[in-house]
Amino acid sequence: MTEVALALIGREGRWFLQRRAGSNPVLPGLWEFPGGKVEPAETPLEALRRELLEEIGLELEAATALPVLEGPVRLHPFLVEAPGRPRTDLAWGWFSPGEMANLPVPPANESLIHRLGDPQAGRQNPI
Ligand SMILES: Nc1nc2c([nH]c(=O)n2[C@@H]2O[C@H](COP(=O)(O)OP(=O)(O)OP(=O)(O)O)[C@@H](O)[C@H]2O)c(=O)[nH]1
Repeated sequence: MTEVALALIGREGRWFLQRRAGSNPVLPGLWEFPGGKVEPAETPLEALRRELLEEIGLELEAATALPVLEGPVRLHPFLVEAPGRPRTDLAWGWFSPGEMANLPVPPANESLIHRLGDPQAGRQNPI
């Protein structure tokens, strides 16, 4: 089973998404949370730290694990604090859950986005 770590970075009720390249054979053009596959020697949290630096140049300061999502791949979402301006060559932005509902996203992200609309999201409690 492929394990994938995802960073949900929230600032003032909006969440960071980037758009996968149209040339990417996997999920081309979809808006996704930063993250990627967990390598065999890593924990999901270690993969998250590595992917955040690689993909958007941000240092992970704090992470709260959310419930794992089982699907074609196993997603490990984390609520993440990572200050600074993300740097990426991909299109990116900060979106409210309502705005995300109108973006093309990976099917597995739908339930995650739904939960981000909960007023508790972004606080210390797992959503
Ligand atoms: N990064 C990311 N991957 C997601 C999200 N939602 C989701 O289902 N996935 C799935 O998780 C997998 C992550 O793949 P990836 O291509 O981003 O991983 P990676 O950076 O390690 O890529 P690579 O090793 O293929 O270069 C894909 O199969 C993708 O379909 C999401 O929000 N962000």
